[in-house]
Amino acid sequence: MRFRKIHGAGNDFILLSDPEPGSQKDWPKEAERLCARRTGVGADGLVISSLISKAPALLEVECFNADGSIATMCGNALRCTAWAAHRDHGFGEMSLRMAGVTHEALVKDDSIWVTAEVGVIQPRRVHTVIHGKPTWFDSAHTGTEHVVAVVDDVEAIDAVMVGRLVRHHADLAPLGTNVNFVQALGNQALKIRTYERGVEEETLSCGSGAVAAVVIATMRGLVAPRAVTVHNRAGEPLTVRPHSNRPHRTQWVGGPVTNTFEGVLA
Ligand SMILES: N[C@H](CCC[C@H](N)C(=O)O)C(=O)O
Repeated sequence: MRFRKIHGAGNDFILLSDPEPGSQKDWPKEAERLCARRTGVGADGLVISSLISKAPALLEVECFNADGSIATMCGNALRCTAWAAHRDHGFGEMSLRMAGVTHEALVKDDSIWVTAEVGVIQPRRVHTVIHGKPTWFDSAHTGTEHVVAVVDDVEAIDAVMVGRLVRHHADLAPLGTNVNFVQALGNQALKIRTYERGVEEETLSCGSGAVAAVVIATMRGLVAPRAVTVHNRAGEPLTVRPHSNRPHRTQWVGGPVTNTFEGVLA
């Protein structure tokens, strides 16, 4: 089976486009096997896209985290899928359906944009002590579970240690959460680090996490409700901006996608 190894601002995936109907697999198990960094291809997740229709352009997208769990929303996986659909079918605009939610996608110059739906926001959802300092995390549902703490210096945080602690916090069980640490940076910019549930590691960037960070930073008055640059570990910033038709409900997240290599699975 052919695959692409592709990343959206450092968040990397194995992308299978239209796997043959006969090749139906146990995808959670395949995700675990293929995403393993030493014994597999290595990735944060496995993405399977199926073309539903060409006019209008619509694809169904499934995303499995590296541990085999389902991601109900993955902004970077959607951006990578849109890049591939542009390459394969020439689509400049399309709809991508993931976990029952339809996202808009747009290919514009070197940036690939997708929409994220913003759900429940809960200020001060969970509390913990980071390096001796009491810290609150707000939560924002952006298609999947995210919590966000605003900190003075993201570099000073042990993101894996604290991320794991909060991800397993009893107040957030049984679902758990993705964990974001955010720092305000000058005008309309944030710096972020994300610990991802399902990868159970810090990843280099996270689309839905960037959206959650901007929603919380806006609520807290750190940025204004317009385009915000979110600097990540990859050094390939994502931009988050409100959708013009429904600015309170929907955000666009955009940035680069890189197709690293293509191959055939053994
Ligand atoms: N990296 C993804 C989010 C994956 C979410 C996943 N870790 C989960 O909640 O299960 C993104 O770009 O939006």
